[in-house]
Amino acid sequence: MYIPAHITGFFKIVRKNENLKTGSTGAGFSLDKGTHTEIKEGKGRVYFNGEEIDLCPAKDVLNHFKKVVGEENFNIDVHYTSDFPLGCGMGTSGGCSLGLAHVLNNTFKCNEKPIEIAHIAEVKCNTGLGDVVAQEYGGIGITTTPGLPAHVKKLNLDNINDYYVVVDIIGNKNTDTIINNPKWIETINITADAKLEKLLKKPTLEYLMELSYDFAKNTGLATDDIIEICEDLKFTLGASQAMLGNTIFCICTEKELDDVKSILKNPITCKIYE
Ligand SMILES: Nc1ncnc2c1ncn2[C@@H]1O[C@H](COP(=O)(O)OP(=O)(O)O)[C@@H](O)[C@H]1O
Ligand SMILES: CC(C)(COP(=O)(O)O)[C@@H](O)C(=O)O
Repeated sequence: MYIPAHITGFFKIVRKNENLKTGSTGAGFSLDKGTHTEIKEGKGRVYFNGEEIDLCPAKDVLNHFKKVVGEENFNIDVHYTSDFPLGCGMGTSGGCSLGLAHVLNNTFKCNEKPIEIAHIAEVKCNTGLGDVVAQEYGGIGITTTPGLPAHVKKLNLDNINDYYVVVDIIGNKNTDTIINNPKWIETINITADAKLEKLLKKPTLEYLMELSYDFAKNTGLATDDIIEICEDLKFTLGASQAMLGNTIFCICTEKELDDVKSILKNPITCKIYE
């Protein structure tokens, strides 16, 4: 089961009593690189690109289905193959939760709602707020309501295939340290305020990138190094920091691709996944 990676450009944190209603509003897009989920007979272990890991949202999804299916029928290990690492703002943890929820729901012929189980797992583990919803919808999405039921307005561009997304992962940034910190929450929400309405009035990819870069700079989430590289990428449609990671992303045309790659250290070239 393939789930696309997802880059958030800007977002607002909305916490409610119910995990299902907790989430984020904001904008971003899914990529043609991401995470594949497979299950095999085993003992509840989780492997990520061959290495056994302790991944909270995957364990939460496993526990949910164990209760539904019955422990005696539930002897499986999870194997993820991912193009991007965890903790770099590529929505990898969301892809892991959503992929696993779909695979288990299909394999055990359950009547559960994978998107809800995966979203709740991400919220409980503090690994994401809006990725699962955006990944289920794909494309370029503006999420107008936090959590579920989902309200996503998709940007359907005729020329979407003309664009490349180039990603450069510089390092880790754990989501939980930011989305639980009252100071960060305040700064993020003040900076995100009004951006959603502005984008809904002028829903273009270029404007999404402009608002995202403004968000990255004005929240203080982007480091000086990242800002400097984004400035060097000003000749493209736009560049910013992937939320919430120490990662740069840039949208460019084929003609600009070589120049973009020459500026970045480890460029990974993707397309937007519809
Ligand atoms: N080797 C690893 N590297 C990074 N994160 C890991 C690793 N193993 C487990 N994790 C867990 O993966 C989760 C990553 O979540 P998050 O920062 O939201 O990442 P993402 O941006 O991929 O969604 C954290 O809960 C972290 O503890
Ligand atoms: C930005 C973030 C809160 C975290 O994203 P990640 O670090 O990729 O888990 C995301 O879930 C969102 O709500 O848009």
